[in-house]
Amino acid sequence: TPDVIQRVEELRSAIDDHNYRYYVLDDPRIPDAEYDRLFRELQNLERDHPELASDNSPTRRVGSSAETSFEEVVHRLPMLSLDNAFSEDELRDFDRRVRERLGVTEDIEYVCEPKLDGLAVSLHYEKGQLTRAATRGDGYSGEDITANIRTIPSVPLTLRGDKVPDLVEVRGEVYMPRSGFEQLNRTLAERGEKTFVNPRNAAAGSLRQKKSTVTARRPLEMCAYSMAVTDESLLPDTQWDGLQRVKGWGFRINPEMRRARGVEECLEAYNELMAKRDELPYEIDGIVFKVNRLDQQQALGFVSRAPRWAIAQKFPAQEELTV
Ligand SMILES: Cc1ccc2cc(C(N)=O)cc(O)c2n1
Repeated sequence: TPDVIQRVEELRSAIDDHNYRYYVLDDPRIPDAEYDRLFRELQNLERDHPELASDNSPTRRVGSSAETSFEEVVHRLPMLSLDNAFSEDELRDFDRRVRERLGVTEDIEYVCEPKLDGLAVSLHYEKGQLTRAATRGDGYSGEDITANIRTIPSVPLTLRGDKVPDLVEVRGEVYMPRSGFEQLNRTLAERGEKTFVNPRNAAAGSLRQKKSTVTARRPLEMCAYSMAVTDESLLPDTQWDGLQRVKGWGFRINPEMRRARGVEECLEAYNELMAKRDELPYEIDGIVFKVNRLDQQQALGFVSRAPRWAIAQKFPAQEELTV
């Protein structure tokens, strides 16, 4: 009946909105008890009206005990890895090569962001609905982990806002914050189960669970780091603008993200981030610098396996804590 359909749609959008405020903005507007009541009302309506079921309903975040098979997914654009710089001089060489290739002498503007120690994923949205999620794999093809990705609260099931392209791919890093990692290992140890060596392995293992109900109980988060659209006219002019648009669609963008003009400001960003590394609630293993203007990225292109327009500068490896 139309009023049930309307109520279900109202509940889905209200719950998505509260989910976004709680997990992405960290600014909930209603008490948990009120959220739970809305959630239960929607679950009851969907149970009583199975014809209204939708993969993108927020009730799907609890996952299902049905075992998922990880189909192979070929990436439309390869998910390439990043070249590494291990010293200031290597970063200066990168910047010099960029300016030489572009034939410019003035400072290049870069976007700087922490290199999260998680795993890269690619999400496809069609008409604003999440339709497919895949791991990076070997860069050319990965595994379909859509069912597991749906359970991550900071991953939007439906893009927010009204100017949403018909088809858009958002890429980002799925990671497990330190506190969630330590709590998970305590729980696993109490059950006599094998613990994870580090948050990256814990995130990878949690995304590869065959039952998404297990993934749903793992403290996973995601930060988006790039977007791609088939309709070039929708592409923004810079990496930074692209990320602001992705933020508007309901994704978390890493709060340490900033712009830097020239390699000197990049080195300042590197030192500032390294100084606060141990205070961050998640593990990072370096900083990523990307040429900000997309026309300059296009002009620079890729070498066989990594973009010429981006580089990651790694921090010195921290002595592995034996767990
Ligand atoms: C192009 C590219 C590839 C891998 C990346 C990985 C991260 C990361 N680990 O946070 C961030 C980025 O902006 C990346 N960007």
